[in-house]
Amino acid sequence: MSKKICLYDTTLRDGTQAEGISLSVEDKVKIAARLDQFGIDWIEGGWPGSNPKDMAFFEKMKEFPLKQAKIAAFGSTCRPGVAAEVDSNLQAILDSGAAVATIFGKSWDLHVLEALKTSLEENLRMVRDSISYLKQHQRTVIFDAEHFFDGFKQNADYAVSVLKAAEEAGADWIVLCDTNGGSLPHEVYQIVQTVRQQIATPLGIHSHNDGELGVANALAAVQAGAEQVQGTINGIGERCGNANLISVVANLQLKMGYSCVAEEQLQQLTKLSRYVAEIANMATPNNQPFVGNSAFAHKGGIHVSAVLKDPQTYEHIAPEQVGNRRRVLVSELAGQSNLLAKSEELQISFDGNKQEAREMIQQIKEREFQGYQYEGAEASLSLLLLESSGKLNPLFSLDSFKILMEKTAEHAILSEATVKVRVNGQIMHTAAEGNGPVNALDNALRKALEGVFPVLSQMHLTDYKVRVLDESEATAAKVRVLIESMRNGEKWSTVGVSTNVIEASWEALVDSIRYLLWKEGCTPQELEEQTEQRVGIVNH
Ligand SMILES: CC(=O)SCCNC(=O)CCNC(=O)[C@H](O)C(C)(C)COP(=O)(O)OP(=O)(O)OC[C@H]1O[C@@H](n2cnc3c(N)ncnc32)[C@H](O)[C@@H]1OP(=O)(O)O
Ligand SMILES: CC(=O)C(=O)O
Repeated sequence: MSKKICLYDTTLRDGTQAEGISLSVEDKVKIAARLDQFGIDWIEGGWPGSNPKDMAFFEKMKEFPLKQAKIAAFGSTCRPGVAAEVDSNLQAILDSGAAVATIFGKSWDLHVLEALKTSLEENLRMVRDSISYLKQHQRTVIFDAEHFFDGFKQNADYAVSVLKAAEEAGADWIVLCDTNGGSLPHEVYQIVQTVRQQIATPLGIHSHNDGELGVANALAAVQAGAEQVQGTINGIGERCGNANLISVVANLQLKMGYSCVAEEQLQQLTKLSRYVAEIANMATPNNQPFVGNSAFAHKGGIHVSAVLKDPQTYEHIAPEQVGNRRRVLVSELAGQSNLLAKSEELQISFDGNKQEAREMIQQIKEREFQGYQYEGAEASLSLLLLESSGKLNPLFSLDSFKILMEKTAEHAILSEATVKVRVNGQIMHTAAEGNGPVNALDNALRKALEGVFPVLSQMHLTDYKVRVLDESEATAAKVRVLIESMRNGEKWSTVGVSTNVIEASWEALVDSIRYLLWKEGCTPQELEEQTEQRVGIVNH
């Protein structure tokens, strides 16, 4: 049986020390429930002595008993010259009601002398008394030896004497912290091994990511004997963040043969990462290992050709093991393999042969040279494939559009668009206002088409991005517009390119509508019936 490594999540405490992250009590409760479901062993809820919100979280958690995880309250040792029994911070930890108390204490002499401005002996007393006091109150005590690795490098005897004080006072776990995040994996490995020979209490690791080694250092510590890893979901935390528990769990379990969570939970890793990112209102990088959108996205033609033969050729694990999925991108770097795989993924029966696929790829490369980008606009790519294989019915076409804008001293700027589109031989002529020219154009186009295609009333635009393609051309530069649309929770993206931003937007808007109509299977025959009825209604 593989050895169990315990997971200690500090997203709700160290994670909220990240710049730009602030979680409400309700957010914290939701994340705690999800971490519990995933199989995290300890969830550090916050610092009760720090602020009312953290205290409220511990109160709230009394109403939401977790299935298996334990909630830990965090704080420091007592202050210099203050007895543990009267220290307000320790009292707040006890008042939180959490069964687990995690306290950090100084283990680097520099910090004792310069930050605490006290003696080395008094610091040992603070560690000893604080832990004994919490143990007297039947708490499980986790001692975080702050700055342990830097302290050990400077004064190993003192750093270890702090751990011994914690052990003698009854700490249940001793966690070695790379607080400044500057240690290297081989240093962490050697130091943890040395400590292992002198301390019997189970060890943990808490590493920061300042040298981009938070995960590597956590893994090195485990190899050297640590049995608990502290970290945060998506690696959020003070400065450059903490060890990313997402990558820690995946590596420990899939690469190193340790056991952290049940296998079926591991398949929830991608969802967990995205859930926490959503609640924390943070954008996760596409290239985030294991769970990122691009973690198993293949772009180069050589890669795709090989992956289709055997995924191991360019994938270190199967994406499904962590709940992610393989994606094939089509771009100027693609070969015919990308195109054939993509058409299969998009469920478009592109029944051309290899030569036709190569010609199609040349067409895509030419359009990318003009400024189009299809890897971010798969709906436009689908339309291109359908069109070139003669499977796309031209359900409507543009006769003309006009846009007027008016700004007066009294009123905000107003945009009005008029469009003439031809649907089944009939001209639909409509006008609509909007809060900007693209919005007005979108409204007018839908007004013209919704009567014939009622499904369009259910779609809306969710994102609009403009990129200037060659800034040196100034106003004559081309722009690329990417539009994201949504219907019933399903999203799709389209692209338009022109030297005129309105024309590029029109192209992307039209594609977004054409894509939905194709998905809905609207055919010219249905269209004929619908337009006849509509003309009937109009003539009545
Ligand atoms: C490594 C880590 O990430 S530890 C966690 C860091 N997280 C936070 O700091 C977030 C929460 N912090 C807070 O809300 C506030 O800083 C509080 C409530 C804890 C303290 O606030 P204040 O009393 O105003 O003190 P302030 O924040 O200015 O300074 C921290 C004090 O703690 C002392 N301190 C630092 N580490 C320890 C320790 N391990 N044990 C005891 N005291 C400590 C410092 O010496 C300093 O004391 P001083 O004011 O006598 O110089
Ligand atoms: C305890 C902690 O957060 C640290 O040492 O980084």
